[in-house]
Amino acid sequence: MCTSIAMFSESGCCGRNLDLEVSFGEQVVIAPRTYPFHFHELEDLNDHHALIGMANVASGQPLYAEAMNEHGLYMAGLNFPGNACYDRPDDRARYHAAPYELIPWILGSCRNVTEAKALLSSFAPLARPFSLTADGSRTLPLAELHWHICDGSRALVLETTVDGVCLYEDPIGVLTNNPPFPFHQMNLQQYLGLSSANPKCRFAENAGLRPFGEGMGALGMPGDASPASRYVKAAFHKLNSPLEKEETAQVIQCFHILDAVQMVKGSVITAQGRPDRTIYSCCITPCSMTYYYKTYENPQLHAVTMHPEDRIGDRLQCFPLQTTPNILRIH
Ligand SMILES: C[C@H](CCC(=O)NCCS(=O)(=O)O)[C@H]1CC[C@H]2[C@@H]3[C@H](O)C[C@@H]4C[C@H](O)CC[C@]4(C)[C@H]3C[C@H](O)[C@]12C
Repeated sequence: MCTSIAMFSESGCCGRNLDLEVSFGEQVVIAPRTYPFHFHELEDLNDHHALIGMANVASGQPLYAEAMNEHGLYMAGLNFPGNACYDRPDDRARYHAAPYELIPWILGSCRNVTEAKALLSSFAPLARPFSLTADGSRTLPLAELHWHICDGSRALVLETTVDGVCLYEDPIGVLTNNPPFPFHQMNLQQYLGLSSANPKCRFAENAGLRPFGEGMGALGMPGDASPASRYVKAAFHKLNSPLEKEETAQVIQCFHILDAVQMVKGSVITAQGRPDRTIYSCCITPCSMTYYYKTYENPQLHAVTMHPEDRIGDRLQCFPLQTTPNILRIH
């Protein structure tokens, strides 16, 4: 499972948990402006916005799970099994892109959510897997995903289902997994009563009922790892979160929200009998263009900055994850 959040503000940041049983060969990858992105049906992007994110590099090409571009536009793919549908051709659509092409295409071309929405309004998905060989004899599986697209002030959710391409405004700034996004928006309305404040008894004023501990205003908030529950918990924490002015404080706050919905090894066993876990959490900041991450094995924060000079050129820069535990021993 995965959870993605967007903290809306000029100095805000975006982040996600990537929950999976195995690593997918991920590393932090910078694609500079003239790194060529080739697509099945879209025009090549030979000069585009630079991006930084987590990717598997296959046959020399970065396949991003999430990334941010140099203008602070962020996009993340999250599992959407059974609902993602890519084989609904649409003759009216101007742009056709495979799922793995969406992040480089949108982040390479757009500066903000408004521009992304304009492109995606004439988009239809292509059910084409990534090919590991020139003749297409070996391919990666088509990942069944939906996407969170965010900038400092606004977020969208993109889903391609049997109903076609659905582009939703996301005023909450949170995305998890199944079911489709309208369910999560409706489900959240069942939790109107949750509050970060010390609660008052609303049904029997004279009965002398009082809270006996902190946090009782949010009693009833779901705490399990299912997508709908993570959505509610992440939304509650995010919407109650103060916006910090200073980047480090903001990043640490973002990681705390992600921690609240992280998956602890052993607590979720997949249908295949394997333990699911948050293999990494990340937070990307538009101000300093820094990709912060921690992994399940090494919860120390690491940072990779895309400096102005890193945006120029045509070569990928790859930064393997630091997964060895690093404990600061003080005695
Ligand atoms: C498995 C990841 C999503 C994690 C998630 O949402 N889990 C939720 C589980 S559940 O629904 O709640 O059960 C997704 C997110 C991005 C995906 C990757 C990116 O799409 C990039 C490529 C795309 C290729 O087609 C497949 C490999 C791949 C490298 C993908 C592997 C995998 O499907 C990733 C890593």
